[in-house]
Amino acid sequence: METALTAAPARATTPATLISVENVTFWYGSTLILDDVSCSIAEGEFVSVIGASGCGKSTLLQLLDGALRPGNGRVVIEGHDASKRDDSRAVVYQDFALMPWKTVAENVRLGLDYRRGDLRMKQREEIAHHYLDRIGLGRAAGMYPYQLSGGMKQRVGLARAFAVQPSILLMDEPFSALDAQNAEILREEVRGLVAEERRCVVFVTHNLDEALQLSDRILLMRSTPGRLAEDISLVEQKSDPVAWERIHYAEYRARLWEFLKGEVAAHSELKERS
Ligand SMILES: Nc1ncnc2c1ncn2[C@@H]1O[C@H](COP(=O)(O)OP(=O)(O)OP(=O)(O)O)[C@@H](O)[C@H]1O
Repeated sequence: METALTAAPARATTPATLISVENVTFWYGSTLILDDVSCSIAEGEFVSVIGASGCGKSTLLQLLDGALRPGNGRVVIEGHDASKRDDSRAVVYQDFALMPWKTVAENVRLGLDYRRGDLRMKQREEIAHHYLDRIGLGRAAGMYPYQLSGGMKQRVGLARAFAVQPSILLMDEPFSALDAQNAEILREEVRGLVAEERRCVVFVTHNLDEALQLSDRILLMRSTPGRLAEDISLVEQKSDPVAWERIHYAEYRARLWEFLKGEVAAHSELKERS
């Protein structure tokens, strides 16, 4: 194919930092939502963000996307301020965000049409079809969103995001609107695609098993205001898959659950007192 289908660059010995969040504070009006959040994420990393509902996970993702700007501090993406719109990031939304009047293929091409005006239409179509085939929707290219199941719609959302071949994929609870089987199947698809193309993923989820299965790292967020409590690397534990499955998975799951339970309890106590 003539088109520029590219994986992210092969990992160097020390992976380059793609995302740098530096002392970020964010307010909605007079309400402090995120307080002094700092972290950095390297190429090829799959990082999940977990925290109680309302702690600011989606807000953080929107800051990474550049859709929101920090009150204080800065978000740097590949050396540039995150507000600079470029091809470095693509977002996968919980509610799919498809254009109902466009076909599946046109929806997948959408990001390319906006961002890759340098490519001829035929090349953009070829890239869109490559990702539709890759994600098992090749035969549905001419269908419209109303004709699709939830699982199929999210396949379109994923194909659209991968099609722009971003260095960073931002995923906001992408499987939470799907039934358990479809969610499991799509998790496997995403895991395969991310590994194949070495994309960096920042993944917001409430699902502890999803986070444990997919992630290299998990960021735990506290609430009111949102701040980072822990940055847990799973790389070493996962390097021994048998020990990971038999021993460490349950240990880490219990640790995450203790944290979340504590957060929810603290949060409801605060609400009762106010
Ligand atoms: N546009 C907005 N204007 C004012 N407040 C907002 C706005 N969007 C979100 N918030 C508030 O900011 C806080 C963080 O919201 P955010 O959606 O980032 O949390 P979250 O952790 O992603 O929540 P959930 O897990 O329920 O999706 C919440 O208290 C929310 O009510």
